[in-house]
Amino acid sequence: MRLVAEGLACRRGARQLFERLDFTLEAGRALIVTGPNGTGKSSLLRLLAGLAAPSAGKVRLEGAPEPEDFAEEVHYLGHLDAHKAALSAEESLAFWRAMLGRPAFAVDEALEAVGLGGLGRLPVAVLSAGQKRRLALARLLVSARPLWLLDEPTTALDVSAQARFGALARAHVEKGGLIVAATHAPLDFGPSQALDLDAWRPARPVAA
Ligand SMILES: Nc1ncnc2c1ncn2[C@@H]1O[C@H](COP(=O)(O)OP(=O)(O)OP(=O)(O)O)[C@@H](O)[C@H]1O
Repeated sequence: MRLVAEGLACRRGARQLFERLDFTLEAGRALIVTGPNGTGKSSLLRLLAGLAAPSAGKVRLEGAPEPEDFAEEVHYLGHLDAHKAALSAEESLAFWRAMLGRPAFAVDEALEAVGLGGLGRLPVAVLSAGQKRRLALARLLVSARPLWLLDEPTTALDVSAQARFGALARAHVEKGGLIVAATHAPLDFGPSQALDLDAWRPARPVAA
């Protein structure tokens, strides 16, 4: 499997954020996307996830069973954690495990893996910011999907949780998974390539 972006451009309002962006990401590798605030890292992830349309260019996941609709192959982790506050951590994760299909880690295993073992009965509402983020990351583990699109995945994580998640991400890549991660912090996800989105800023961001 490989993720291919060809001639991608992204417009937000009157501004062209980036254009003519090409890259290929092979299975078993991570793409680490950097760039100053507002360069379009989150926007790029949303394009790759199919949540927004590019103003030009195409994205495809070669080798996916349904190349025209690869949403089933993707985990998208945005800034919001996508867990209902009234559910317990384990109920929320069980919901996502059933909803997303292709079950992988059991709920208890996933909670343990992100360092939330013993906290599964707590309502999501009372979890700390870092614990909520850990729970969001546990969602990646309960359903097997090859492409992880991660927007600042280590936000709010303490040093040990960052190390734990780094190990989980490297395991995913070692098994032939793909990761695209936008970040301001260094990430060690194993074999990686870098994309500095600032280099793809158009010469004239606003059309005359
Ligand atoms: N719905 C929208 N309408 C107009 N402009 C938008 C919209 N969403 C985002 N933008 C603008 O697009 C630009 C890129 O935003 P984006 O969130 O993709 O940047 P980023 O590189 O992820 O930034 P950060 O490092 O701060 O997270 C910003 O200038 C933002 O204000």
